[in-house]
Amino acid sequence: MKAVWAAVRLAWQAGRARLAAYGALIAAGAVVPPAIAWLTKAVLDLVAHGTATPASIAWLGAALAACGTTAAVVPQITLYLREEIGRRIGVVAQDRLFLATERFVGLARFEDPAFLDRLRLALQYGGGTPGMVVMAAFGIVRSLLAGVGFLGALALISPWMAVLVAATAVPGLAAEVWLSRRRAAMLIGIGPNERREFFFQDLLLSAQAAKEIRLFGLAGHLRGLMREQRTAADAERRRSDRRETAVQSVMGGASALLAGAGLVWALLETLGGGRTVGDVSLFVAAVAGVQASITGLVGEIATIHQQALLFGHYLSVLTAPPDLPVRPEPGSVPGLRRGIEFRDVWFRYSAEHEWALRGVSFTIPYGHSVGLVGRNGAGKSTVVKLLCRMYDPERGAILWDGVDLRDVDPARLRRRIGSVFQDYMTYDMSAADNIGLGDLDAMGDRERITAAAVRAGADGFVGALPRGYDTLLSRIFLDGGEAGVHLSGGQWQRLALARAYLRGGRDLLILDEPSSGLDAEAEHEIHSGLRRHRAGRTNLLISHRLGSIREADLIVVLDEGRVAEHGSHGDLLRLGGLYANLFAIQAEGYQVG
Ligand SMILES: Nc1ncnc2c1ncn2[C@@H]1O[C@H](COP(=O)(O)OP(=O)(O)OP(=O)(O)O)[C@@H](O)[C@H]1O
Repeated sequence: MKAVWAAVRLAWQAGRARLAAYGALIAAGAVVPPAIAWLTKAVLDLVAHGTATPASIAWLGAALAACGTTAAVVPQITLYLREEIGRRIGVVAQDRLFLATERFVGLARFEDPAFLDRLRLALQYGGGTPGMVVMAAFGIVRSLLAGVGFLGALALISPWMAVLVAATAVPGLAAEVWLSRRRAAMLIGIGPNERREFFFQDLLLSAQAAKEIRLFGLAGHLRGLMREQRTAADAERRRSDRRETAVQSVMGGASALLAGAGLVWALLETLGGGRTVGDVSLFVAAVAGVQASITGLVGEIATIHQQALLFGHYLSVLTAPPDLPVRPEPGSVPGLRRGIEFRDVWFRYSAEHEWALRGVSFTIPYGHSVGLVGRNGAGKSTVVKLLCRMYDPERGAILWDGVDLRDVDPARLRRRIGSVFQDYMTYDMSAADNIGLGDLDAMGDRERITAAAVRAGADGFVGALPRGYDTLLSRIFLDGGEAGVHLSGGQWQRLALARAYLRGGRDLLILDEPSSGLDAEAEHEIHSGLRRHRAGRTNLLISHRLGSIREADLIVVLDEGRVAEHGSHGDLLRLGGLYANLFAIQAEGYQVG
């Protein structure tokens, strides 16, 4: 019931006037069929008894014509209103869902398969279910009104037949509610299969995957996997359809038998002189009307039941607790003056995962540059995610000028940070937007965008694009009827760097592999630019190219989630440990031959 009320509230908030008009039309449409049945009986009785006058026939005919016109027009308008109400509810529901996902300020929810399944159900059914619940509720009103009208007529002719037909509603309702529960469970159950199917669909059609898929000849294999998911989901759908067909056939057959027996009885009564032709006509219409109303009523209740079960998933996303505890009145994030300290930080992505960081302690002093190095999987990117408070440490603390990051608002913290992630984004938008997204306040400021591009070495190639900074960088959208431009890996990386530079004088600059896609010349150019830019600024630089780290004030070497060594480049070489070893291997690689 909670889900039903929430759905009705949502529909009401999405458009009261239309909903009220829809309700009025439904009521009008519901009383018309019993009225037609009564009027038909009256006409037939007048004619059969020979008491009809031109005036009475004209009035009854006019009333029948008015009812017929209403019956013909009302469904068209209700259909339009139904679609319109559905669209408006869809917009509100989608907006609320995405607003709710913005409350998840960290990353954990987006890496939780169970939550992603729920999110997909919420997306799939959240927009449609409130409309369906409300329409079904109106449908119940319509069926009740029409049913009561017909039942009244039937009761006048044969009370026992009225009771008998009404009684068939009970097993019908029980069967439909049972079926709807099974149907909802089936739809929820096939959610993971559908999500996998969508994944393979996207993969097979994505420009990014197209190269590998063709080179490795994966298309047939992936198509097979996609089909497997569809087949598994279809098997469940089929089982559900068969169950419904069997149950509904039995219920439908029983109703038809009952109606047929009633008709035989009414005809025999007429032969015996106990009934008029009008009675028989009303009887036939009333039995059919009551049965149709009961079928409608039962179907609508079952729909509400099923949709409410699905809408529950939408509600559960809307009401899910935050992924990171944010205090009701979080502390402000002071401008950095002393530095950032990792104090005995332990972190794992979930209780099922291994520890990614095991008691990491180091300091990024204010105004200094710190290099973070280590083998693949050592925990470097995890450090970055914790620094941006995408997750909280499980044990230990990260202190920003002594303030625990758990006590601050992540949004305010992130406003103080500029960063280039290892897996930076490429947006299918214009070059200017790709840079401007780094700081929404500068989105329309072409001067600041150009300055950031110049600093990242992107101004040259962006200026040479067909529409300069306004060129759409996309292979999937058209730019004013023409194909967009796609950049090279290194060019995209420069744009990502420009995005970070646009954030300007932030307190902390994090660069996770900022030059991995760049050619040697560009890398040199970028790093000397970076050195100039980061001079006197606090920054954390992560790179496997140790040559670009060597000038950092402090180098922290991570190994299997622990700080293995730290010191300056010279200190670490003298220590002769992991860093010296990695550096020697790289240096040797450059000298061979
Ligand atoms: N989202 C995640 N969920 C679960 N485990 C993760 C996740 N991201 C990383 N890990 C694990 O955490 C450990 C540290 O990963 P991290 O990405 O921090 O390493 P890294 O030092 O940045 O590696 P690389 O040099 O390859 O970028 C690895 O064992 C990795 O498998």
